[in-house]
Amino acid sequence: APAHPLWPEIERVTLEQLQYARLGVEGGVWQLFAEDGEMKMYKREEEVDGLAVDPLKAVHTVKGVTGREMTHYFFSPDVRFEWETTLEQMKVLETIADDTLVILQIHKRVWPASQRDALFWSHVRRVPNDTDRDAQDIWIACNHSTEHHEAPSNEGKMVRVALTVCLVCQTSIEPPADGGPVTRDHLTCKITYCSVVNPGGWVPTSALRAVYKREYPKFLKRFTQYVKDRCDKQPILF
Ligand SMILES: O=S(=O)(CCO)c1ccc(-c2ccc(C3CCCC3)c([C@H]3C[C@H]3c3ccccn3)c2)cc1
Repeated sequence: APAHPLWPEIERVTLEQLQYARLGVEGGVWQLFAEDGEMKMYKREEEVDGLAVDPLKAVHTVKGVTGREMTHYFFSPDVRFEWETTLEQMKVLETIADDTLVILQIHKRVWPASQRDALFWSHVRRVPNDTDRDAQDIWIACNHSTEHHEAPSNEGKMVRVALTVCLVCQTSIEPPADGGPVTRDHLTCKITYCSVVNPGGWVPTSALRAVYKREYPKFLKRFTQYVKDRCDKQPILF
């Protein structure tokens, strides 16, 4: 593993997020707040220092793509502006490895909040499925706020959000009955998207919750559709 000062944290947080995502939405603590076909979005209403920091967990089933493809397009900075509509600027501050970056993002102003930026490491990895041998490997992409000497400290300008986000994907293959080749029609990708965003500065709770309710379903629907469109008619990446 690369000898980078962030590596121990990247390893710990990524595996913690994997376990957190795999807990699903049991326990009755999760409140279903949006549904669209296979996509179900849950939240918990929590406040930190009077700020709404509502953990979010979404589950979705997407046909025709693999978890490797889904997490690849989520991780790739090159395509982020194709699906992230709330992004204004993005800069890769450091390439720690081909699967690990430090990214600074400036998001568009979302009324009534003032403009925000986010500084985080981003990591993607394949995790062998330790419970079910003949299942496909699990893929996880994880974004977690970090410090970086190259990021402006924003005195008095931009408010910096703190976030931890993960996208965990499990691919299933239903092989064709006639023993023919596996095509995209035989692929199903089960997705769990988790996010905890601390807005970093005061936003009226009701307004922030309205933004969450509007933006998250739009975001996950647009992102997953983008991946389906990109992968259509392309060779399958397992
Ligand atoms: O999954 S990612 O890593 C994808 C890479 O971009 C991610 C996702 C979401 C955010 C983000 C950042 C700021 C805000 C708020 C906080 C106060 C005002 C802006 C929100 C809240 C508003 C919710 C939201 C959800 C989805 C999309 C945009 N807006 C979300 C950042 C990164």
